Amino acid sequence: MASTSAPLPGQSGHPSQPVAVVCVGMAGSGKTTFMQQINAHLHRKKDPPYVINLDPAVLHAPFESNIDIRDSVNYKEVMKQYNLGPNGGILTSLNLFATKIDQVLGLLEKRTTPDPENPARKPINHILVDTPGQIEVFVWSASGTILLESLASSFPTVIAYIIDTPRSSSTSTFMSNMLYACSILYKTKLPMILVFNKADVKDPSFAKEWMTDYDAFQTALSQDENRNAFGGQEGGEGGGVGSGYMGSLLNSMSMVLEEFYEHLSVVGVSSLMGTGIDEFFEAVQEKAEEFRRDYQPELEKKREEREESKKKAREKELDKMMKGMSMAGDSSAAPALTDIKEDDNGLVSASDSDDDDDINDDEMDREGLQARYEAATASDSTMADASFAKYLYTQQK
Ligand SMILES: Nc1nc2c(ncn2[C@@H]2O[C@H](COP(=O)(O)OP(=O)(O)OP(=O)(O)O)[C@@H](O)[C@H]2O)c(=O)[nH]1
Repeated sequence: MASTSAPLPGQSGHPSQPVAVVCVGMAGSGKTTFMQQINAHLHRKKDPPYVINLDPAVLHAPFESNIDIRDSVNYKEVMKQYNLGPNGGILTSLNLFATKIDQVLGLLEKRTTPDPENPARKPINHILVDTPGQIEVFVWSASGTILLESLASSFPTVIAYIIDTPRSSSTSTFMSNMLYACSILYKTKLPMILVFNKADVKDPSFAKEWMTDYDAFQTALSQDENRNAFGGQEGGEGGGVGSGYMGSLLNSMSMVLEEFYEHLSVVGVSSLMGTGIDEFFEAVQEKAEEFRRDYQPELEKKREEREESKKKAREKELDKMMKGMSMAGDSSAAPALTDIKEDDNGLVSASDSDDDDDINDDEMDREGLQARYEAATASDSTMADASFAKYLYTQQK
């Protein structure tokens, strides 16, 4: 771990590259309180962050957001117009917002680079993102993926998974939380910090021990089994200690998750008291380095692969045209080829070819997604666009 005098995240060897911290956690885990605490911490360090709220249903946010989804999408109106329940309303609001991601990235890029016209304005080093408590709506939705991938393609991005420590003190609730974290890690493919919150109520050292010492978890598991913490009446021979199924499942899971634990940073904080925040930012710095070292090359590789696929698709189309022309044996093909080259876009986007391959399918999928988003926002575009334009205007002032 770095010392407390270490440079702030985003400054270590990369003075102009900020770090995006996306806070994810179950409802009531203390996400919003945590966001408020880290926001205040950075303000105290005279390094104010750029704050984005992606929770359209939050009634009261105790911190000011630079970009707030509620300014561009009216969650209640979305529920009414589309006849949706609360989760559907959040999902549709995120979908509407995701159509504006380019504008959001434009603003972020502007605020993270020095402004020649206003040299006194310091570029920001941290982007803090608050997300809805309905984790699955954000992490497992197409719009959540678009928002996260877009962010990660522009800035080192770290997930902070907030855990309610007092509610994770039994081996079964702890394991449920770890499995959830594991699924988020594999879905987002971004470096993750486990933030054990509410350390003022329950010291999270037990969790750190369970993650590093297999025997310690086994001992706790036996204790939970002995006091029938898993419930279940079917354990005849066990005399009321359950069937043993839960114990053996948790035992197996703890072995499986050993490797997963190695990829995580773990910090204990109290968002209420403000303890552990320095340690959290040290972990952010570590994970940002990890992002640059391990994730960024992978992202760039994928981007290059996509570009290469597109190039191959174009070449294939061109090759087909050339073959078609030479088979026709028409000596006037050369001037026609010049015409085709000039009309390059039309040629590349020809979609009614007989042997469309996976690459073209990919492109069409993307276009289809775009079209679906446009269709989804069409009836609401006036409201969303007008409001978004208003907040973009206030942001740029
Ligand atoms: N004791 C203690 N309470 C905390 C801490 N952090 C948050 N809380 C309390 O936990 C409750 C939930 O906190 P929030 O910050 O609203 O949680 P959230 O995850 O944003 O909840 P949603 O908005 O429903 O997603 C509140 O009553 C907070 O005061 C902490 O570190 N210690």
